[in-house]
Amino acid sequence: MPGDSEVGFDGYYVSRAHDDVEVPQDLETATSVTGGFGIGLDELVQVVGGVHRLEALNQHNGVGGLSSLLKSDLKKGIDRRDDEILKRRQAFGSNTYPCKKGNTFWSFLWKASQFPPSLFIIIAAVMNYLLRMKGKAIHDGLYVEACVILATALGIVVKAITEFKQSRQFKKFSEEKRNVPLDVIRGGRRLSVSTYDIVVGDIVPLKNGCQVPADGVLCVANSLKIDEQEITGSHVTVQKDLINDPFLLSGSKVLEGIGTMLVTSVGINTEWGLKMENQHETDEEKPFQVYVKWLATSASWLVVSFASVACIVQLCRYFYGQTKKSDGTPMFILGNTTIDEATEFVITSLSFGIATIIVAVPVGLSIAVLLNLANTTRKMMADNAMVQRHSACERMGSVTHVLCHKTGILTSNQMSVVDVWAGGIRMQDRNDDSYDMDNVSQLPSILKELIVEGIAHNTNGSVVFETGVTEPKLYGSSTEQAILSWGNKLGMKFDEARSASLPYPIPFNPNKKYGGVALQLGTRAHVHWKGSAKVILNSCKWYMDGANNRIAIDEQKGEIEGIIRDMCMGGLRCAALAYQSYEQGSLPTTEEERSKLPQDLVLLAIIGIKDSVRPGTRNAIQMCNSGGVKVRMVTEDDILTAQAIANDCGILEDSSNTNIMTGAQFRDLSDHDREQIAPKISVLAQASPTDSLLFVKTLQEKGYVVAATGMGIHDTKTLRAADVSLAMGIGGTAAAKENSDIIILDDNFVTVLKVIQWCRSLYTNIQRYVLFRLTVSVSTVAICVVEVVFYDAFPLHAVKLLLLNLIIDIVGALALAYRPTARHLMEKPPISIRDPLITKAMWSKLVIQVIYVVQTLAFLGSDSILTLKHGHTGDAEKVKNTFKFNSLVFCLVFNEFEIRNGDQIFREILRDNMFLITMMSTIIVQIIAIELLGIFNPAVRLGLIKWRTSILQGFISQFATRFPFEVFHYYRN
Ligand SMILES: Nc1ncnc2c1ncn2[C@@H]1O[C@H](COP(=O)(O)OP(=O)(O)OP(=O)(O)O)[C@@H](O)[C@H]1O
Ligand SMILES: [Ca+2]
Repeated sequence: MPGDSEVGFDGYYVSRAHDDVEVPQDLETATSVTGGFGIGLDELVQVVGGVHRLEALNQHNGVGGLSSLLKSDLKKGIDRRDDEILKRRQAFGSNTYPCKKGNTFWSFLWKASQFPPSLFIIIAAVMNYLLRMKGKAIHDGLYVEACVILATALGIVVKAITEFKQSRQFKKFSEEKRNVPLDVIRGGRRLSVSTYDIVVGDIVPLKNGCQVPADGVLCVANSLKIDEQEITGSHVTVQKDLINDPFLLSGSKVLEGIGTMLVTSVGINTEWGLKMENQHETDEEKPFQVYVKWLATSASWLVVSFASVACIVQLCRYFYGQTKKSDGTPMFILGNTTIDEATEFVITSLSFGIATIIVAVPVGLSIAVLLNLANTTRKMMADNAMVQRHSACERMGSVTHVLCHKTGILTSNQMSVVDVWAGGIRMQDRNDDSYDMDNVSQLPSILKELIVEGIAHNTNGSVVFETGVTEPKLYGSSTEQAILSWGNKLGMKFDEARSASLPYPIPFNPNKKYGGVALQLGTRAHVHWKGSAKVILNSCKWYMDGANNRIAIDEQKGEIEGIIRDMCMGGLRCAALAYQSYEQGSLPTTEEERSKLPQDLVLLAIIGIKDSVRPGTRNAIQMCNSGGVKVRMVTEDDILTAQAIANDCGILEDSSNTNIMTGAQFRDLSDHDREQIAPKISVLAQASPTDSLLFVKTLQEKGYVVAATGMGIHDTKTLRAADVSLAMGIGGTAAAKENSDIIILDDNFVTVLKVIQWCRSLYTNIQRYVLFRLTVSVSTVAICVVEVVFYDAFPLHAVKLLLLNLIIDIVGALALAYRPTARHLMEKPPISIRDPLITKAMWSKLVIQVIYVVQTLAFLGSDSILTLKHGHTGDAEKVKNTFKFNSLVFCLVFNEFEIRNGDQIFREILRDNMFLITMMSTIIVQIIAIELLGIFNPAVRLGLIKWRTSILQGFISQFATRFPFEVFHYYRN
């Protein structure tokens, strides 16, 4: 029975028996209900109630009976492929896990409302309202404070919604991440199902690096080492076997060896499920958030203190009689001025201070950062990159080195055998060659039989012929599939070929790069080996020639090595098959002896497996190079293969091998030499996970920012050490994914490039918004202070005007957040990690812009510009203030253009719809507000000339901030 040997029921054993303990009640029930199959397994499990109960049962005798019971049930199950059975098994629950409890919307709202700048504004608005109640000094409509509060509240809600949505999206991502396809055995057939669809009673093969998908009990185990840290918290690796510790917990990881488990409980009924149910999501610190929060809060305090100083100065002046009416007499004369008049002035002054605070406090900062981040992660998801830790986005923009595995990232992971040497014959997949791969008849019969025997048994993959389909379905790793597919070409009938009983397998050891299997063939036994060609060849004493003779390898060894070299230089992964025959009873007995490669093997074949470079990789690597990001290949594969692939994808520009090294060479260098050499190495081949860890650390010590990719369970240390860790979504193990910041869902290097681009653009977007918002704040405060101190006026007196600024605030955030990535971002070196978010250049831009705005507005205040013939009379003051305000708005709008534009070409702005829309709407709102609605003051209309002047002032401001920089750059170059 094929399924039988596959899952290895012969080794099936659940627990030991203790004679001295009584049979528990429910076990008796279990045994009694177990008539035929169908009821058997299901009810049994129900009675047993998951691993915990099984464990308890394990302590009792009679459990030996359980094992044989299960065994016979399962055997019967192989014959009965009932949907009924599946349905009943499904009744035990689905394998979906409750995620960590997410925070509710209200908790996000509560958190968002505690943002100090928002509080400042709300307090200011309330105070303004109270002042209004007190006196009639503020004649503006009542809706002003309401609007300010509403807008601020809206900001808080937007922030809470964004964070809430992000947390929900993150939960969805985590669920998707767990949803990996898995091979299981159900009803005797091998199926590929999602982890979520596993049911109680499924048999799940476990291999190196995979995550245990549900709670269960071992049926077969071979040097199985498990990491249960996630569940028990202990760092100790546990050795699982059938006798002492056959229980597996969902969520633990297979570190080594192979095994097969029977699922006993799923989803919420598992240990892991219970644990998750009681856990709360932890808040992750978002990138830039800390800095921006600090910035916004300190800016707010500064604004408040400046506004207070301005108020105090104004009040002092007033009470000392320095403030004059338009006719030149002091406004305040002690004894003459009524209390009402004085209060009115005080209230106006205070409300001016409050207005300044409302404009200048940068509430929008943290909202903008959040929107940017949410938007970027969404776009990245669409580009197949799933961000797990947001803080990585901040570092990714600064990455200088990307350490990249070869197989599956740079290459397509679509493997096929294209070159074979066997029995002195070389067969290649070249059309012009008579020794074609398809021409299998050239192989001598005995050799072919041995090869087929080796391929069929010595694999953890399988070939399944489904009814009605001619092409068989292949399971296993890509390498295994390629070899199995070649076996099919040789005429291997997988199920038939696997007839021999297998005394023991030797699981493939990725570090030693070989694995094997022993098979009993009547009185003789064969041990088949398979592994990296060099390793296997070194242990071969013989080879099979073209006439089925076993010949000493000595003279041939050099030639075979030449063939391996030739294959490797062609970029092929090179594997070898070998075997050894044993007399009856002479098989090694201890595990240690078994797993050691004997030194007198018979070489059967050398296999060259092609795995070509993914299309687009070369281009992406070139773009990384131009962006100052160096791509380094770190691979476990042969140095020659690595070199060929590196040449193919453009990591090695010329074929000189000065910057290529093996892991061992790198390891053996002195610390000093290693530091000198590390930045120059392009390819590190034959590198173990510890070598790549060393590589990452050495680069980091030199001050580089390193991103590393990871697949296997052994890559986790490297991933943790790297500044940004990238796990592969398809080829990656659960352990690698859990320890990564970003998951590359399609395993494609092109996606890595996209991630870099997105993160760089995120950084510049945030930089730009911060610059814009600070310019608004500082300009407003500066104008207020200057006007009060030099002109003794209330320039931005009307709170209504300030309301508009709040709109600019939000609009500005939108305008700068929703931007497409720009190609030019990859033409610049990475952002230095030591640079502050606001660079010196930005500070100077800010100062220049503020000086420009202040002097412009002061200049606009002069009577000649306003064409006032008789000094300030009637509405003149109001016209002047509206005019100034209008000019300020246009300066800011153009400033936003300038900031958005940065060093980009104007053409790109025209493609940025969001930006154009927001900018246009700001201008339109401004026109409507002033001219049509006249909400600021019905009497105040600016007229064409003043509008033109305002716009011109704004337009000039672009050049004003730009010009000094152009000059600076001109002289520097
Ligand atoms: N299943 C296998 N059977 C036989 N040989 C294998 C198998 N897997 C790997 N090898 C051998 O080990 C070599 C290295 O493979 P390995 O998977 O360790 O590195 P890689 O995947 O090519 O590199 P990377 O570290 O970039 O992923 C292969 O060229 C092959 O000779
Ligand atoms: Ca690998």
